[in-house]
Amino acid sequence: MTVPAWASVLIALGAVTVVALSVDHLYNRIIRNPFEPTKKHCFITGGSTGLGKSLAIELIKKGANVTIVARRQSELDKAAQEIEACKINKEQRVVTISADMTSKEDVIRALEEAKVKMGSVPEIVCTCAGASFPKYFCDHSMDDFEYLTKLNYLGQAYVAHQATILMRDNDVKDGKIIFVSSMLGLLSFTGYSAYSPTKFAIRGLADTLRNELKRYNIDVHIFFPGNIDSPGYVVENSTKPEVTKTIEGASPAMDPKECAKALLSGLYSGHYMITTEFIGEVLRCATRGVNPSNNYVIDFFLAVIAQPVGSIYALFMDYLAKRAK
Ligand SMILES: NC(=O)C1=CN([C@@H]2O[C@H](COP(=O)(O)OP(=O)(O)OC[C@H]3O[C@@H](n4cnc5c(N)ncnc54)[C@H](OP(=O)(O)O)[C@@H]3O)[C@@H](O)[C@H]2O)C=CC1
Ligand SMILES: CCCCCCCCCCCCCCCC(=O)[C@@H](N)CO
Repeated sequence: MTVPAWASVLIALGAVTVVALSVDHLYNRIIRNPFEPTKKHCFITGGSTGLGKSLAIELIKKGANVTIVARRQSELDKAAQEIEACKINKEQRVVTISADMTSKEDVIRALEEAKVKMGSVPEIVCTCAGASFPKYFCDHSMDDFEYLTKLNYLGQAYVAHQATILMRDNDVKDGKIIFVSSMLGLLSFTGYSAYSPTKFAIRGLADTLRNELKRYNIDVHIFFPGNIDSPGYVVENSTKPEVTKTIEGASPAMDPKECAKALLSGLYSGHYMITTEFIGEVLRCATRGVNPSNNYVIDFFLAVIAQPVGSIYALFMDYLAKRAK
């Protein structure tokens, strides 16, 4: 029996896909350190509201010990109560630390205080503290650029730096550092001139450390969520130009709990770049650069799809921007 040419091509493509998927799966299995937060010390900046608080709750449900950091002690206390209520055993600990992530001294103190209060060095660090107030470029003050760079970029860089030193000096066996960027660290448009560059900067730092921190067996991850229905989102919407809202309409605001779950699911899968939704996945694949794929075959096809879709979306954004009041 002779097999028609088109069937041979299909069979060959299918075989290549199966082999590629299997190799990808096996490679991931062998190469990656598992994510296992039970009994670990998780240190979360911006842990009193929004995504940070939801992440703390999801981690405590997995049996972790959690330190949350933010400026306002009143919000930290409220969050700590909520987090405590989700403990799965009574040995678990919740620690709060009031500190400002834009201050180097506060960052150093926060990590030292976490070590002393919890009795162990942070092993899983998530740098979630951040803010956004979108405006037209000319409506921003120069101070806005400085403040957002200090909080959204330096605030995460300082914490990662100090945490790495602590993990290295205390022989932490399989540390994790999780940076929080945004879909606006993968693309940008009207309204985000002060915010988006800080989230792109985080990507530059995370890409560097993903590679460099292998020498300490520390795994680095970066999270690119779309809109999150958090207290911060309410604040940002009060200054956000209408055109910005229209362009980002493609990403409906997600519940912080669902967002935290998406992050955890990516961490359990060992993914470096983690997103929350399909558009985020397409953007990730379009801009992955020289980083590991999450799934070689799917990532390849999404990267191809991203080309025409991206060009069309750019036309749409430019059409709106030109008419913006
Ligand atoms: N909301 C969204 O649509 C999106 C958000 N993101 C990113 O996710 C992260 C969380 O956002 P979201 O859930 O909206 O956050 P929220 O605005 O709800 O919460 C921000 C948290 O950070 C703390 N914080 C703010 N400034 C500082 C500071 N200087 N030092 C220490 N802590 C600080 C706040 O507490 P306090 O004020 O008491 O210090 C609070 O705990 C941010 O990095 C944000 O950029 C990414 C994509 C979308
Ligand atoms: C490959 C081509 C695909 C094109 C689709 C583009 C869709 C755009 C959606 C943008 C969503 C922006 C979320 C902002 C989140 C954030 O960080 C802010 N809330 C903070 O202020």
